[in-house]
Amino acid sequence: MHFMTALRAAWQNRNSLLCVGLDPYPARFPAHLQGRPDAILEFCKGIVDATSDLVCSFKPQIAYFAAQRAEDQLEDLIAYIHECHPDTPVILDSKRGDIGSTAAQYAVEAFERFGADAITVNPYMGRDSVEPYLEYADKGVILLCRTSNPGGSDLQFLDVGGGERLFERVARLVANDWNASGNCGLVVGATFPNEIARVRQIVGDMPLLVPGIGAQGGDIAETMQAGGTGDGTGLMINSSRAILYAGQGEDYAEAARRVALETRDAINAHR
Ligand SMILES: O=c1ccn([C@@H]2O[C@H](COP(=O)(O)O)[C@@H](O)[C@H]2O)c(=O)[nH]1
Repeated sequence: MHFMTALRAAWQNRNSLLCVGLDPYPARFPAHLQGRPDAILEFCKGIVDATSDLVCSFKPQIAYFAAQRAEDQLEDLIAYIHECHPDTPVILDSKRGDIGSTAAQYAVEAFERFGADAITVNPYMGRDSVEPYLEYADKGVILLCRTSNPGGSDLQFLDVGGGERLFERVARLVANDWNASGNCGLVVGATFPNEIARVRQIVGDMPLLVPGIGAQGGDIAETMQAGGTGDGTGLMINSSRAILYAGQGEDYAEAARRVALETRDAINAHR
């Protein structure tokens, strides 16, 4: 199924714009999982099972798996989500960016090895570096536009001519040129609601992946006001640490569910 079709169905059927980020960091795992060779997979499965009915997507961040030599557990986790929670799109957050021939390998890695439904990609090497992902027309390609970190302004705010800023150019390029198959989205941080509103103006109803609520302190009401579409969708609002590490004990998954539920409801209160 096309990523956008699956995402729209999840927005509707789950009544949720929440994306739970899967950033497993073993030092923060509960004691009963510490030291197990499959700790990362088991921790993430607990979170996924406890929250899947509350989310429109899951977003595993590849660095947390690769740093622990646990890419095999990432592969198994995505396969598990597809098998046990089949209507939940998985966005692989890997922010890849390289020349076309190498990008083609990254695309195979994301979509064929890991089985992701969508990937985050860095657009700053230009169209040919993004083409290999776009060729998977049913997969989502979510390009960095206005990132949530403070240093994002160093480059993304540069005037690229006529008062247009770099993040605005990215949004315009993606909306008007790169999105021929309708499979593009953009990353815009919740920490910058004015820029979310500006990007929304430029790209119409294109889905935005919005990290930055929860641990990074972005405001849900401002995010919704700035980025929601006319039908009350259009956003995948990501929270990772605030949900994953809501509890420290054996009941960590129930604690995660409680925070996920509160977050989903806080988002829905502004739809
Ligand atoms: O601009 C960006 C792009 C990606 N991220 C990623 O989102 C999560 C945020 O985690 P929290 O714990 O909710 O802060 C993380 O995987 C980042 O790599 C981002 O934060 N900002």
